Amino acid sequence: MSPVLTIRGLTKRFGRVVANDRVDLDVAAGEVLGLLGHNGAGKTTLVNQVIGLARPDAGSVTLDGVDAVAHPHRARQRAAVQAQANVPITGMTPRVAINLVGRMRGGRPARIADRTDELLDALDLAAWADTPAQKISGGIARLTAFCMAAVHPTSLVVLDEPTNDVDPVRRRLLWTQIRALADTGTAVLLVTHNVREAERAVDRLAILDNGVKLADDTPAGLTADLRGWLTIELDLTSGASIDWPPVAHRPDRARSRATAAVPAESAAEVVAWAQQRVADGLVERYALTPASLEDVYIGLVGSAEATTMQREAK
Ligand SMILES: Nc1ncnc2c1ncn2[C@@H]1O[C@H](COP(=O)(O)OP(=O)(O)OP(=O)(O)O)[C@@H](O)[C@H]1O
Repeated sequence: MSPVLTIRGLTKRFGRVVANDRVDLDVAAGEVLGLLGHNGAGKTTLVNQVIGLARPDAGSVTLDGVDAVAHPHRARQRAAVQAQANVPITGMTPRVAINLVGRMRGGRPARIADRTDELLDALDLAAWADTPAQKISGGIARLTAFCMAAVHPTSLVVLDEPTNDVDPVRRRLLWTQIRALADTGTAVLLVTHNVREAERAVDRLAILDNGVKLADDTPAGLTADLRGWLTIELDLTSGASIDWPPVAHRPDRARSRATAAVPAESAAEVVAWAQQRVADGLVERYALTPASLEDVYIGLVGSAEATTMQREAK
């Protein structure tokens, strides 16, 4: 697959903060690349440089053969973006806004009208399609913003947290549409915190932490080292503390949720240990699952709380 987006050595500083530190990244035609990272990891800064809203201090961005740093306007014509904040569409309905963007991007009116209907149906938005924007919910506005990015083919579509505010049923429909978009040959750069959901839709994942790319691989490649491991998740009773069994590795805790990796061959022993904690009133519920991308992510960057503490200590 040919790369649509090629990023090399991308570096961006804001005073003492290095928001992107020599980042290399490729996204090929037909590929969904998930860009993961905690708050402040540098994801939006990277996206802003791809679409020419910020100028790198060093490095290159090539989009569809165009030097995006030297020619941001030409790069922007090749990319559609669903930004983290929705573009206001006050005074319009979702259908009008989606149509308008498609036509502004040079689509034939009949084709754009058909594609608009297709997207509205696929995301179960037909009931809201002709409702004035000021009367639609945040989730419907978010889905409308996705349709505006997907209505007319571009080489690259950037989606920054597209599932925010979207209900669980429509979120599934949205993931299907994101996949379908890539299947038409578009390169999709998907910025998200939601590791669990992204796992179903992405071909590859890049993990950013404090501006540095820590990993870049397929979900299977990222989880390969965890084969033979399970994850135990505990919901602790308020104020409870626990001592993990000796087989537990990489214990992590965020408020009342605690997790650890355990070898698959110790599953029976770990279940018996967890059941005893439930009987003792320390644990409300527990689950033992195959090791996931979320485990890889937490293993690489640590828990959100730990990272926030590191940042605040600087
Ligand atoms: N315009 C700016 N001026 C100063 N610092 C900035 C600016 N934009 C971003 N930063 C800093 O750069 C770092 C990366 O921010 P960025 O918004 O790219 O992170 P992010 O991964 O997109 O976070 P989130 O998931 O919260 O959107 C942060 O430390 C942030 O405070």
